[in-house]
Amino acid sequence: MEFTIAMWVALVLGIGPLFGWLLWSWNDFWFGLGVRARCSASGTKLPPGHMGVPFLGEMLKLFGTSSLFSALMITLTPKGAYTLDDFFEGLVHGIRSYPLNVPVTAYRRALQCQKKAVAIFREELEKKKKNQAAAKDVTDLLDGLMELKDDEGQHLNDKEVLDNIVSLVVAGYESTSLSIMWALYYLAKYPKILQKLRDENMPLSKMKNGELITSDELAKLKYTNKACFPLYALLFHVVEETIRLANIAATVFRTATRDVEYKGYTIPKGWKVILWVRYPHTDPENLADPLCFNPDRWDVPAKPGSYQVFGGGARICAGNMLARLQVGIFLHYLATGYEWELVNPNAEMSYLSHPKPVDGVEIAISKL
Ligand code: HEM
Repeated sequence: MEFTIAMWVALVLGIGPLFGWLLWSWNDFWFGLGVRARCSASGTKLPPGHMGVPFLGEMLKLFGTSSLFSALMITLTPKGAYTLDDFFEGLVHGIRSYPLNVPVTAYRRALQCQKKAVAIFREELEKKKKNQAAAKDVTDLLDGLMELKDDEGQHLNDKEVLDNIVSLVVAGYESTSLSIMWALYYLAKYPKILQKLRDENMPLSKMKNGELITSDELAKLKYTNKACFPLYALLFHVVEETIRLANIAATVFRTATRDVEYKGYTIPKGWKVILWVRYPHTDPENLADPLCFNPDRWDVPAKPGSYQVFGGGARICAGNMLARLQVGIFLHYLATGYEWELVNPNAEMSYLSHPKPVDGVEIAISKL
């Protein structure tokens, strides 16, 4: 068949936008380029392996960040050129991508990154197994998982240990660090709340006099703060309000295990259901002025079922208390030791793979 000019035009018009859409929506191509270009301009440290060829190294990272080239680049770059951080970045980037396993997609890249991350942990696992006879102490998460036994007294096999460690690091790292990033953002935007938080945390800081606060101290405050430590109530209100409004995990997935009737609709058995938790978290029926950052709203508990920031039921987030503590501890030190302001207070938002301002909340920070 001969291609006429009209056919070429139709092909370009038809495939061009499709290709553009692939790049734009799945791969965040231009965003990736922009971020990398900024990193490069601000002199980001190069990963090991690129020391001798900084420009080439940065170029490889630049292209490696976009999904279009990353499939090739991640495969071709020498061992050591990418760090575990890079693999997690790639994995998280594809976490909400369309599951299309072909070379140009973020999903494909995420799978590759997962494989490489597992390989790094596997090396560690092998090392630990060799030294197991000598060192019996459980010192880190990998040791803990290796020691763990199921109900029948069986240890996890290597694959289970590796799957668990990758899942825990993915679930526990990005979510908490994003929560902290959003807390910085909101507190910079609401200086009166920051001041209140600072005033309330200073007495603990002074009492500790440089000694580290412990998670136990904060955990105790969480359960008893109203009665015994009214000072610190706001700290956890700020944590709760940050994760509500930021909606880092905007959705929770379930499968209907039986036919379910809901508001006149039938959800058939076996269907996948996505609970869009951002909806109840910002519904004026549930909360007054829901888009306002107002930690005081937590003086009154949320309406039953309206607050699902960590999911719910048997699969509720396994790290929910840890995350709250981590953000709380971080905020305690931050508010009592530092002041900061947003470099780009009106930065635009990006929503995939997680909601965040496009500058990643750049701040100017100084000691109090
Ligand atoms: C602010 C931080 C965090 C948020 C907003 C968050 C949110 C969530 C949500 C919404 C789910 C799905 C729950 C469901 O399906 O009902 C989940 C699951 C999970 N999270 Fe988190 N999470 C956070 C921090 C953490 C941390 C720090 C860890 C561990 C170190 C962690 C480990 C997990 C695990 C293992 C699951 C899967 C639980 C299961 O399927 O049984 N998360 N998280």
